[in-house]
Amino acid sequence: MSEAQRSAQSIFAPAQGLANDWLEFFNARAVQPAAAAATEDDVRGPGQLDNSLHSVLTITTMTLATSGAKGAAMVTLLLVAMTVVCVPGAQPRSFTQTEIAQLDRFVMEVMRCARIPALSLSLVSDDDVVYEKGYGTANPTTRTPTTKDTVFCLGSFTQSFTSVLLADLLSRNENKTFETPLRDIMGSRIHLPGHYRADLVNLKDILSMRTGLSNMDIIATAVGVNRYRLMEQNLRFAPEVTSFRESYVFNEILFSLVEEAARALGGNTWYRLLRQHVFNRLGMENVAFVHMDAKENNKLASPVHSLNGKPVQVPMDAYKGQELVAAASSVCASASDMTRWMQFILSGGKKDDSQAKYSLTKDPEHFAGHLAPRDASTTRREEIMRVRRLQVMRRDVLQNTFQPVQPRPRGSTRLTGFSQPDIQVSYTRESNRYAFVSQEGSLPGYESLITLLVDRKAGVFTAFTGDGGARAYAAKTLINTFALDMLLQGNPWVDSTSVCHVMDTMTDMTRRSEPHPTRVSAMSEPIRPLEDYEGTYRHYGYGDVFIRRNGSELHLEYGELGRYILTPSSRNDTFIIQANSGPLWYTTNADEYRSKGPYLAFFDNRYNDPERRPETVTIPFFSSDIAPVFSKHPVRPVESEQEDVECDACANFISVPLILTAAMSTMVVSLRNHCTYDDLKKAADSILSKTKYRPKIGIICGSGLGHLGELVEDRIAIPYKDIPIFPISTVPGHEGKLIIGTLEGKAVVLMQGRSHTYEGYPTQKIAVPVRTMKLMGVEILFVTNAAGGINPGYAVGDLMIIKDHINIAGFAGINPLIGPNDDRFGVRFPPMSNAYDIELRNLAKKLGKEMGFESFLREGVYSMLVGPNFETVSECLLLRKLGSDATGMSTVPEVLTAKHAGMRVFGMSLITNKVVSEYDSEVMASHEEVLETGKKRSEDLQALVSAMVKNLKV
Ligand SMILES: O=P(O)(O)O[C@H]1O[C@H](CO)[C@@H](O)[C@H]1O
Ligand SMILES: Nc1nc2[nH]cnc2c(=O)[nH]1
Repeated sequence: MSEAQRSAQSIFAPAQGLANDWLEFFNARAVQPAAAAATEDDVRGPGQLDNSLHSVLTITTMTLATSGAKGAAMVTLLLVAMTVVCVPGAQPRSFTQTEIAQLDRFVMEVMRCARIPALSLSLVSDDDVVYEKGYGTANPTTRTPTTKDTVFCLGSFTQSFTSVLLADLLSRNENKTFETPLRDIMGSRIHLPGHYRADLVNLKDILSMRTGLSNMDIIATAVGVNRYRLMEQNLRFAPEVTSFRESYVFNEILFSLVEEAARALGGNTWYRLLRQHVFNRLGMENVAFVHMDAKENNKLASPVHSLNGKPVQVPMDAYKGQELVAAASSVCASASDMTRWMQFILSGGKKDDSQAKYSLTKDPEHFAGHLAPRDASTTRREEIMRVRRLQVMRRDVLQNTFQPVQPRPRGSTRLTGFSQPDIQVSYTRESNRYAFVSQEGSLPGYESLITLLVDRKAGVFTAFTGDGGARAYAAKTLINTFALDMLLQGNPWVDSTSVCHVMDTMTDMTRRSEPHPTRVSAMSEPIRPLEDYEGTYRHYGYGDVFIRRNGSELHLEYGELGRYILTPSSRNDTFIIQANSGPLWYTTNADEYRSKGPYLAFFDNRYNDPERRPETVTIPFFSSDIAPVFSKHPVRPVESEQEDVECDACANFISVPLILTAAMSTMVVSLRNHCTYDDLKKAADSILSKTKYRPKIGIICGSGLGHLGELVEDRIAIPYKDIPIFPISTVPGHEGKLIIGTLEGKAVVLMQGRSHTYEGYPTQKIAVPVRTMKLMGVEILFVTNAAGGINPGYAVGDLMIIKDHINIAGFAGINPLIGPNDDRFGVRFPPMSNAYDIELRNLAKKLGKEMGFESFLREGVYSMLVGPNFETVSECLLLRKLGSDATGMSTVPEVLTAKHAGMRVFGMSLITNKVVSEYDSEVMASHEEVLETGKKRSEDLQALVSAMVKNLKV
């Protein structure tokens, strides 16, 4: 057993129960006879089909985009003369039992040859559901049979849903269209390479994939980039394949921007909006999201693919990187859901249904937008040329698509397509053809395809588990054409006795026509010592890859994708690369991807001189149109640990304690307590007299984060000005209201906004609301704030669980506990080593993980300076040296007061901006930026705090 196989066994622990090979796996468990046998009731007549139909559908050369976690490989399939012959003069009628048996036999034979464990199918005609059925075993462990309600993850299909959502959101918005620049919708900084791109890019450009940028979706899986970092940093280094709006270039990562735009237009997260505006309205009940709730969905078909020839269950971890490309590829649905979707699309987006009323087409122009056309022509090059000439939303294309179309004249080579981004409509070359729309999707372990005969108002959806690649494509295409042909009363050209052979032919042809980057064969010796290749190689868009020598082997590491072993090849400085271990290594090492023959090349591109060390490395197997070139970088950067920083000012510091002592010499000590125990008690009682609730949980909301107060139910709001001892907030983003009510069923008191020392209040005054809460009975205090990211590994939009703080202000004598100690609150010398409750921090981490926040959830040290100015560059560098991950102007006084009074504390910072740590940087911090980031990420912060409150046992 190879090392890879051994790791496969341990990594795929849930798959231990699986049979030894696909055949056994399949025979023993997958296709069980009539797992969900159709009854006469399942089968309805095909409705108003054209009964004079006598069609020959020839799919000739066809370009399709495959996508999903494996990325956007353009695969050209040469499918010769695959002909669907339909019987002339046929009448609409229901399927007979014999026909059902014929279809079932066909599907099961395809499943056997393509090694498909679970498959669902849905066939519609006009408003009729002709056939819905599940085959095989959805979950080999529980042996759950597949049904029409079994859920399959659909990959790229998600883009259609997102487009329809946007069509709907825009149709409700007077001022915005698909052509409004994204910057005017999102109001945020979008950095993209190339002239004008960032200024002009609009929704249409992204949905129809016309930005000309290479897809970098691998970074979502591999290096856990979050949305803010993507927008701020990675995207600006996206390789340019073509100029802006010049052609179609498959790109899923940019859907992250679409998701943000949906949020800006709809005021809620893309997930919620999609459910609310699309799925609920269409009655799509089984929908789940692959990286979020799919794993809890007991209808989910277990994803399976093969590794070293063996079937293995794909762990749900494989999909965690989907967060960033969620709007492009995360939706999972059942055949019964897709029945509704097909009916919706076939009705042109207007449909009245007994169960759901929906009309997304207030303005047809808007609906047209989601169907931004592109050419589905014979070759990608031609396609590119045509797209350049096409109007993105050409009405006639749309009309042709959604109105019955006349057959194309014989010999016409016109293939008209439209895309959102890859729904295709093709008019084929022979006579008596009809237009079809198809869209496919795939993710590791899942495949799906919809084929719609638009002018016949008929459609079929197929989804299954198992390997992707050419064979899966052949399988789904054959099932869909067979089913449609039966639906159209045809006499299918292929049957269950010939289908496996046809599938073999199609697969072989694809393999032969697939471009192979470079054929290289393994060699035993590289041309230079292995040390010459070692190092950190950096691409500012893709991140870092690390190449290390390990004995006689060379290893490459790239984020979560794990470690790869490099084997020297017959070409100088070129290695064959094979995934070997690491969290997600199997996602690039599954059999279906390996057939692509990944290789990797090192260059000293200046001279190709064997004496020189290679300076760059190219990794063509990444799913992009342009293989990224990583350049050698001197140091391996540390993500969460602190780097040693270059700091001009720091160099002059004799020692940190010395400056702090110097600072203390300026301290101003106030010996006065700003409120007596009695004042505070009176305030607490007065507040309690206004509400029936007795909160044990207190929450303080930082700059721009007060919206949490809106989630408090049955609430009263008391302006701080009406609580005489409270300091009044004077800063924008701090409402200045005390809210009392329930959050997730728990009584809470919440401060919508706080006061700061820099507003002119003595720090003891900042302690007043906390002590008042204590006297109201609060035991647990949640403190949130907006903070500047000091840790270079942090990105704007990250949420940082506060692990500890550094009270820089305290070093200068600013501490709310200074003054006479009132023992009724706490002891004179309170310990502060456990300021931030470990159990609460663990709860936040657990819930954050469950909520899919891992990629932007951090834990670190907060430092407080008094402000109100933001830090100088040297101060930032100093704070970094001191071990601070984020800095702000609040929180610490509140935490000290709460801990002194025996409360448990949970603190969280939203990284609203990155501190400026380069002396010649032109970037400047601003409170506007702080508030804007707060607006964007505050929902996630609210969701996490709410979930914590829900889980607390108080
Ligand atoms: O700490 P909060 O109140 O969230 O606010 C932070 O944001 C403000 C600066 O933009 C400062 O008040 C700083 O402390
Ligand atoms: N001190 C400080 N406070 C902040 N609050 C939000 N951002 C910042 C920052 O960069 N520095």
